[in-house]
Amino acid sequence: MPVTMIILDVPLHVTSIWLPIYGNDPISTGSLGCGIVIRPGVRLTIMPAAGPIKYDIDHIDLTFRKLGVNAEVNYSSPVQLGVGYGMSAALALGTALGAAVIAHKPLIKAAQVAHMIEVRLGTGLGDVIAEYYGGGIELRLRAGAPGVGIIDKIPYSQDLMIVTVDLGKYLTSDMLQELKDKLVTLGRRYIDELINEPTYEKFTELSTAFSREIGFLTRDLEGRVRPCVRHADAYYVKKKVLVFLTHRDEAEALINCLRSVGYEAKVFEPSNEGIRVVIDKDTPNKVH
Ligand SMILES: Nc1ncnc2c1ncn2[C@@H]1O[C@H](COP(=O)(O)OP(=O)(O)O)[C@@H](O)[C@H]1O
Ligand SMILES: CC(C)(COP(=O)(O)O)[C@@H](O)C(=O)O
Repeated sequence: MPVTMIILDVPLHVTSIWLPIYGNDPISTGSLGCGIVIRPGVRLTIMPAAGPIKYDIDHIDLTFRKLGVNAEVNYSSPVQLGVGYGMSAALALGTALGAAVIAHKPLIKAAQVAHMIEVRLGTGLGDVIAEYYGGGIELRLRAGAPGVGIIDKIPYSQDLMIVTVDLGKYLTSDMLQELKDKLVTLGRRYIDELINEPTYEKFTELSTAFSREIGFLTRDLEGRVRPCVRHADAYYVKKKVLVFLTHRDEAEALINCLRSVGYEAKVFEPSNEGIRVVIDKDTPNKVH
């Protein structure tokens, strides 16, 4: 099939509990933990190009260089880099899989390249594997890239919706450094408890408690959102993303309530399927 354009829908991923695991190499380095894989995420369109193009985004430039592919990339995303939605991983993963299609290479090998770039740049540990496989609420049981790490799923109700608020930016590399010691003690304890009882109820209870203990969910923040929490099952903070788990019939009331306390919200649904890759072979110039 002649490849003219590849369309990739990469979900985003917001961890709630995590424990960094540094292996002997980047492919087996990653994190244990859990989080929510959500959509809409990053949509990329990728077309083969005659020569190299520089994007000035490391996650894209390094991926093309590593895979030896020249291509034109366009992308759109509901979120910005650096907030905590695993956006850097989504860019690397989408770019890598697009390049693999062009080069006729296995997608899982390209996903491993994306994971290793995230690890080397210090911008993510568990995001690539979560975004590749999806699962909605996912549980990372063995650290590493797709094909090396192991990921499981925690069942959730059909009408689950995720409402988020952006609280600012905080680079992952800084966060991992600053929280290093806390993550080692807290991460292990919380993950063991969840593995012992991998249910939605336990996931929500532990996610909130972890984000309080780690210091992301502050008293001030909890005070501000208190009037709105009756519209949600639970809430937690990861880096600079405030996450509410709610249901279809409560989402609008929650969003309105958040607006009344000064927060503009975003709405997502769980991504059970992970990344979607399709080839558009007939209309290279079509606008998507
Ligand atoms: N406008 C931008 N804002 C924040 N980060 C940016 C921007 N442009 C490029 N970057 C780079 O993107 C990466 C963000 O990574 P990370 O903090 O892991 O973000 P995310 O939470 O989106 O995964 C960093 O390497 C940062 O240098
Ligand atoms: C928490 C983090 C290490 C970084 O996530 P982000 O801020 O989105 O880059 C993630 O990759 C994970 O392992 O769970």
